[in-house]
Amino acid sequence: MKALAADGVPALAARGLAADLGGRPVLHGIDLDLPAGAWTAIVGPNGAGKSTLLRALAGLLPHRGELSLLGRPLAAIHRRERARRLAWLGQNEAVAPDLSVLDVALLGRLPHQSWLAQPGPADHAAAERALRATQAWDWRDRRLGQLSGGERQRVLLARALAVEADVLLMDEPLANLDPPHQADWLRLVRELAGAGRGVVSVLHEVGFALQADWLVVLADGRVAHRGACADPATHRALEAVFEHRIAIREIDGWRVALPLP
Ligand SMILES: Nc1ncnc2c1ncn2[C@@H]1O[C@H](COP(=O)(O)OP(=O)(O)OP(=O)(O)O)[C@@H](O)[C@H]1O
Repeated sequence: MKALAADGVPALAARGLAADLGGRPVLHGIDLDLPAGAWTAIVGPNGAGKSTLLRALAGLLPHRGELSLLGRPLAAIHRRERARRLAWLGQNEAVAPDLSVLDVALLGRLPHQSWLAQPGPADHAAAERALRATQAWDWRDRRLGQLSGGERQRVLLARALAVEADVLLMDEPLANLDPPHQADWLRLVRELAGAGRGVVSVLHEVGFALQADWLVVLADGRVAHRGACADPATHRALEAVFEHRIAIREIDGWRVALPLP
């Protein structure tokens, strides 16, 4: 498969993106460029439309407006190619509990295999790399349904990594992860971005989101701010969208979000 995005071409771009849920408009005219080779975090209050935006960006939701993936209209990219180029980790994904951990990771390889073909050595190697990256390889023969919430999340993350896509979208990837595995996830996304991938994650953990390269602040289905995580203007926008109930500070070189009583 052809390599990553050419210089300057965003991993994903939206122009006038709008979407409805249950007959009600939820996203309103969103214009956004999400760069390749960088990690973008999407944050905002409950109900702001973060998950809806991510699903729309992945082409998983009927929408209005234009979307492009690596500079090409998303709608013009064949479903299988799209599934190879764009990997997805959703919230509370339903996956058959009887599947083994290895088989779940191998699901990430389906877009690379021809119809009804068995996974080949390259697929097994990619699944193993992904399971090792999330420290889930030792459970490869266990059933998904026998794992704890955090263990399951690491296996589903491995499935998304196994795609080895140019663009990775993750909704609440830190759900159920303990602090060491949250830190591992942080290292992983930085490695992916460093390798030229476009990583986009919806996060409730504002402190983690502030470690990203770029932040998109969403409110009422609109982009309230998009800026570098290091930029004080981004911090002010974040404090405002959370009604000044958080304060962004820098402690020992880390940006943190302090909850204010
Ligand atoms: N199936 C649905 N039918 C109608 N409205 C929906 C549906 N799913 C979500 N909504 C509404 O759409 C809006 C955006 O929901 P969304 O899940 O995208 O928000 P979010 O920012 O991800 O929220 P949270 O931080 O609580 O996870 C909310 O007002 C929600 O109530």
